[in-house]
Amino acid sequence: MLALGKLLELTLAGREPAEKTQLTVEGVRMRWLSEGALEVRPPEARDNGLDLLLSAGIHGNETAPIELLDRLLHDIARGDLKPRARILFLFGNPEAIRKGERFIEQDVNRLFNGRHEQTSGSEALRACELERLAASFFSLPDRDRLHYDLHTAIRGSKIEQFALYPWKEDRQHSRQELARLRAAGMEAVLLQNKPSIVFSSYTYDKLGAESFTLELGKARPFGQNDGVNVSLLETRLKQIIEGTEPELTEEALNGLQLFSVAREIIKHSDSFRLNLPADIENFSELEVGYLLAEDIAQTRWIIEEEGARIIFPNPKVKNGLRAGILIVPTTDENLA
Ligand SMILES: O=C(O)CCC(=O)N[C@@H](CCC(=O)O)C(=O)O
Ligand SMILES: [Zn+2]
Repeated sequence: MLALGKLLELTLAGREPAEKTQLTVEGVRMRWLSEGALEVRPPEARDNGLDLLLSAGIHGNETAPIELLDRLLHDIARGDLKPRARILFLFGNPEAIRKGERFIEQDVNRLFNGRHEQTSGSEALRACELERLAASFFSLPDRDRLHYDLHTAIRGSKIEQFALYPWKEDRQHSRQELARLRAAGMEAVLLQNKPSIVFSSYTYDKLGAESFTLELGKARPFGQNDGVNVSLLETRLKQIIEGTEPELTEEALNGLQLFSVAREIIKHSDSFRLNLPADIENFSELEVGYLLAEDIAQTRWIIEEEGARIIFPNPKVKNGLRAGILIVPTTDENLA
């Protein structure tokens, strides 16, 4: 296998490759751009006009998605997977991946869309670099742009695999992309309704890509991901990469549960208290009238929405950040 196929090994060792560019026997060019960043380019005659950004390890302890990208890269480097798409592989936070931690000082996935400029440290620099790499990758005109930012969650979930679809004013969420996600094994999609500071929101909002955060199961250390079944996603990604995706029909959306954000729970101070059991699962339902959280100055978060569910509850986030999302079921009537 070509050495550049071992991007994960290089990243874990903190090493630069001796050769920055390599060609597979199929004429696929692999180019190392920076730590944890590798571009794959098919021969011109095979290029189908899709630019695909695949990122993982934005949180260093979320290893199943990193292992998935590693397998795809190995297959490309061996010539077993023959890309027609141009691809950028990114391992988001190399230092945190090496330590097996979500982050070192700051959550990289709260530093996009300009946030990294308001702070300092290695993770702010990395967020800036990831923006630059993504912007340069998605700078070619007249091409389709798709970004999947792959994650696993801190806790178990009543809905194991789901996507978060960013929001931008005057831009509609795409039915076609939702059908593609359904085919890739996603059981639910959360349609965002305001701007955000996560990576997928940056590529959606600023770079015009169809972008998603994908949650694939519960976060575990390297080698312990048997419980995270990514087979449908892996098959779909291979088809997208090789340009062999079966056509998607309207029915492909069947069974996909849609949610919208009712409220983001923001932790304002050290007095913040979240009234949920430590082992509560994502998508747990909360009854109307339930006192979900309390914070400084008698702030109280009481459930008002019928059918409300909680995802990503986390009272340990830094002040000013999201400590959970309250979501409610929605319909597909506003999709393009
Ligand atoms: O399990 C958790 O609490 C967090 C899992 C995770 O890392 N999720 C992403 C979602 C990003 C988005 O909002 O699109 C995150 O919190 O960064
Ligand atoms: Zn994550």
